[in-house]
This record gives sequence, C-alpha cells and structure tokens, in this order.
Amino acid sequence: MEIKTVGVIGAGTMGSAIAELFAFNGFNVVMKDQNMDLARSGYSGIEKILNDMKRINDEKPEKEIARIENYGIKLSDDQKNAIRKKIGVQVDVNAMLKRISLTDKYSDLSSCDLVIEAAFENQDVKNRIFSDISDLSEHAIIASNTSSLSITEMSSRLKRPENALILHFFNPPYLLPLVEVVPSLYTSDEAKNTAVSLISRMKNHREGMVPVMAKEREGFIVNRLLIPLINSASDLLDSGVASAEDIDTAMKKGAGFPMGPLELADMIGIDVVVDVMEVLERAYGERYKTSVILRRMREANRLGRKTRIGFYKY
Ligand SMILES: NC(=O)c1ccc[n+]([C@@H]2O[C@H](COP(=O)([O-])OP(=O)(O)OC[C@H]3O[C@@H](n4cnc5c(N)ncnc54)[C@H](O)[C@@H]3O)[C@@H](O)[C@H]2O)c1
Repeated sequence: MEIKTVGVIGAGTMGSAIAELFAFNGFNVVMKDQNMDLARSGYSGIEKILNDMKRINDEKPEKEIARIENYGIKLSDDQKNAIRKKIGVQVDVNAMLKRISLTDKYSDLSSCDLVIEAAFENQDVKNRIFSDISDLSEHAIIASNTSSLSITEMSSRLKRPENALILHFFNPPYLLPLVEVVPSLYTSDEAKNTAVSLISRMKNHREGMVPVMAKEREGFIVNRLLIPLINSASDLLDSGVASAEDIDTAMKKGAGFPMGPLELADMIGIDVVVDVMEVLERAYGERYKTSVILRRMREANRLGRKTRIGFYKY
C-alpha cells in the first residue's frame, strides 16, 4: 500500500518531531492537537528543528574543507565545490513546512494513509483517541508512539484493529534512527510489513531510519535494557561505590558508551526514568525495583537538565 499523507495526533515533543521527519521524507503531514494554539506551538518546534538542521548541514562541507586544509593541503574552488556537492545536504525549510498542515479536528485526518498517535502517555487518553478515529479510511494504518501502554487495548476501540501497531520512535527522531515496531495480537502481516518497509525507506537528518521488531512486552528492547542500567548506576552511586563522574567515566571508557548512564538519565529526565522503571517493576517484579535515590530525586524535582539539577548541575 502506498503511503502519501501522514496524520500525527499530538504536537508535543515527539509528535512535532515525527511530523518533521515525515515532511523531511517528502510526505504530506496533517498534525492535530487539542486546539490550534497547541498545534501552532508544535509547528514552531518544527521550524526550529528544520532551521537547526539546515545550519548544521550547511556547516558540514565547510568544516570538511577546513579539516583538509588544516593538513596544509590547498584545495581549488572546483575541489571545494565538489566537496560541497558530495556531503552537503540541502534542507529546503520552506518546502518542508509547506507540506505540514495543522488542525484540531479528527475529520481532517480522513485522507491520511497512516496516522501516528503521540498524545500523553495515558491509557485512557489513548483509548479515547482510538475510539475517535475508529472509522478512518479502510486502508489507513494506525500507529501509537506509546513507550509502555497496551496497543492491544487501544486497538480494540478500532473498527479494523488489524491495521494498528506501535511505532516507537526515539527522542529526537531527526537524529536517532531507531523505530521499534510492535504488533498487537490483532495486527495483520500486511500492516506490519507496510510499516517495516516504510521505515526502512526513510532517513533522518543523520542516517537511514532502522526498524526492529519487538513483542508487546513492557519496555520492548531499548527501555527494558537501558532504564535498568540507569537504575543500577543510581544504586551504585547511592551505596557509595563510586562518584557520579567515575561511574559515567567508567562506562564511557571501559564499555564504549557514548554517554554515561547518569548523564543520560539527566538528559532523559528523572521523572521519565522513574515512570518507565515503575512500569518494568510492575511487569517483571523485584529484580526491576526502582532505585530509592531516583524516587527521592523525583520528589525533590531534581529531574535533570530540564530543572537544571539532577545527578549534575546545569
Ligand atoms: N518524550 C520522549 O522522549 C518519548 C520518546 C518515545 C516515545 N514517547 C511517547 O510519545 C508520546 C508523546 O510524548 P511527548 O513527550 O511528545 O508528550 P508531550 O506531553 O510533549 O506531548 C503530548 C501532546 O499531545 C497532545 N494531546 C493530548 N491529547 C490529545 C488529543 N486528544 N488530540 C490531539 N492531541 C492531544 C497534548 O496537547 C500535547 O501537545 C507518549 O506516548 C510518550 O510515551 C516519548
């Protein structure tokens, strides 16, 4: 099935970035929020992403030219232009923005071939949204970007539950290429294959998008492995085994991590880490027990970068 128009429900952090990703890949996008002010605020977020990416892309060939000339090699104008042509990526901000329209009505999603729900992480909110879009066009694929909620429960609200599945994008999708594709008990092979092949053909501002399949089990792959690692690092700190700096240095220099687990926790947000850990604890029991220090940090509003204090000060 050919997907031309993509609807996105929720214009927050993820919804706006997902809308940007599809516009960047040439799709028409209809982005819906609860009211037009929220939709417009998401649109401003998209403008910012696009302008930042354009600036970074414009700088890339000039940086490469400077890097080569640093070795004492003098490049001709032709050689410089060849580098600009080879590694320069044109980001036409206006053309991409023109592909995105805004709405606060579900009826404007009727022409969409794929709708991605990225509203609040709350089962009742998502169930209600699925009821509200239960009779979208027959062929439309309905996806949720949920990190932890039941797609099987959401899908039971649809006329065609076989068309629904989870597409779990990572923050920020314009730089992180992974999408966990998670079918429900109802999902048809056709919907699954359409989603996997669509994601495989897309790219973000850094590289090609990469789908992986996972079963509908709490945490899927990444959160089930990554969040408990942050939890264990927090326990190490809490029991005085090592300082935050040394824990992060150890994992970067000893295990090749691009970021230490505690720096990463500050970036994700301690509240989000605790929410996911509690989901895992409920699903899998004692061995996923949420670290006490993480709970205390959430109570103290030490949420990481967003409150300018977490494991580190910002
Ligand atoms: N933030 C992340 O790092 C991240 C990563 C992966 C997945 N997710 C998932 O993505 C989803 C969205 O998360 P977020 O961080 O973007 O949240 P957010 O709070 O930034 O945005 C949610 C948006 O949904 C809107 N919304 C709520 N009900 C709506 C409705 N009925 N119709 C239209 N819009 C509605 C809200 O007004 C808000 O703008 C959640 O399910 C979350 O678990 C988040």
